[in-house]
Amino acid sequence: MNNNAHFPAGFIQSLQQAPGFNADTFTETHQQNHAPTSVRINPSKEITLNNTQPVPWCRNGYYLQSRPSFTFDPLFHAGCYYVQEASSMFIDHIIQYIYNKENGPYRVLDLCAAPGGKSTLISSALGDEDLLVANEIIKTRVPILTDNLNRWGRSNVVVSNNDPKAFSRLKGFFDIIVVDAPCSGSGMFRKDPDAMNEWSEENVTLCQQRQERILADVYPALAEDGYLIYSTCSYSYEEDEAVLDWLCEEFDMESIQIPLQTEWGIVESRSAGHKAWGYRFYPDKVKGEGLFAACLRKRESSGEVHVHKNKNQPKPNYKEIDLLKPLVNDAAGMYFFKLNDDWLAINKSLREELETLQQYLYIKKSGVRLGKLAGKELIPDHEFAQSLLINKESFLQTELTYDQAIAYLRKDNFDLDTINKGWSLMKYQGQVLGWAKLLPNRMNNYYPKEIRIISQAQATQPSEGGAE
Ligand SMILES: C[S@@+](CC[C@H](N)C(=O)[O-])C[C@H]1O[C@@H](n2cnc3c(N)ncnc32)[C@H](O)[C@@H]1O
Repeated sequence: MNNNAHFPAGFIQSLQQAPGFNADTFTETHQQNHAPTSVRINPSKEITLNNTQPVPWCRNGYYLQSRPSFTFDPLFHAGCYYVQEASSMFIDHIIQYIYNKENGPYRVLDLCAAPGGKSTLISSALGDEDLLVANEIIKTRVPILTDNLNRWGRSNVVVSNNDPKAFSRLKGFFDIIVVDAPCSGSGMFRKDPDAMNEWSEENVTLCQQRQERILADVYPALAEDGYLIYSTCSYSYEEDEAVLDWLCEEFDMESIQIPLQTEWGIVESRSAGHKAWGYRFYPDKVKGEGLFAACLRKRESSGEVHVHKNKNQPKPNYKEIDLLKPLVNDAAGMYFFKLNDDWLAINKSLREELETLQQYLYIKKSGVRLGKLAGKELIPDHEFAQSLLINKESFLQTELTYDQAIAYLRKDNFDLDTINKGWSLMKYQGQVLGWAKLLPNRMNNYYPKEIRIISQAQATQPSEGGAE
């Protein structure tokens, strides 16, 4: 693609004072254009990848030797891995650091969450008693976030569609808040040279103002002693260390130093005013794209929201719940509830949290949608098929060949050599893709049309081991 990195006017000069920046090696790396491909595997859906190298700062991150067509890998659609740029996976290292220091359970908010890279990462780190709220302000970006979290399969996840301001009413609710802020995007210049057209010094200033506004809006929702993880994919000091100084000036926050290994190549920086620690990723120094990340701790209280049960909930229909229980793993630990005609389930310990969130936020996903009951039969939801809640043994299961799996993911109906009748989980290499209703020798495909493969390109099977 880009043999000659033509950076926007003023860009290189604007970074001369950025900690650890080296204009020559930085420019050279952009000219060479060797952006590595990396994926993070889902530890709950066991797959093994061949010929990979671990991403050193992330438990489940791996570099691939080449970039396959992920669209035509059924294991990608099954939520076995997420394609994520390696530097972004550093959030896992920060979360691990916090988890090693503090006892859970944790309530975590990922405020700027779509398409869900950090949310799926955080979701893998959660224990069963923890809660993740993944929020996205832009309505049209919520479906991709929800789809990615559905594929990932954890049940202790809520997705909301709110402006950061809405969270200011949830005083002291969250133990960890991740703000992966919208930014001027220079960290993506190597992978996406078109992003250079958007860059200007004025835009950096506008981004900085927006970042501060977002942080001020969400700050009250952080508990006393809670952690704020702030990240951008911008190299600009104004959007990075300057924002840390602003946070320390405006609020009672303490900067946290995160232990690093020198060979990772990450630059540890200090802000000019409050000497807050930041972590800079330059593609000429690390195997990854541009990223800035920092961790701060709140040292004051903004009050506490009253967490309580919704007394207006209708009495549960225990007969219906009894029909659902055999279909669900760890049913005794689940709270079953109805939204319109749909049955949903979330970990019992999170019921009050969910009911509190429902009072303040516009919720788009709460736990796992199981489906509708028609008499004694469950009309199952796609979300349930891919969730870890599903008790697979209580359903028919059909293992597909590669070509059948691709046809299924295209939402084609095809002939099946079967005498079975009823709802079946459609699987590829043991991993669930979704539902079909089996009829003798054929099937009705229930894969959701919104997420079907629409590319008409010829599918090529990735070599054994999935993503490789
Ligand atoms: C850097 S992206 C997030 C990427 C995501 N965390 C991930 O890892 O996949 C920033 C997100 O912030 C959202 N956003 C844009 N303006 C915002 C605002 N004013 N307040 C909150 N979020 C905003 C964007 O829609 C986008 O989804």
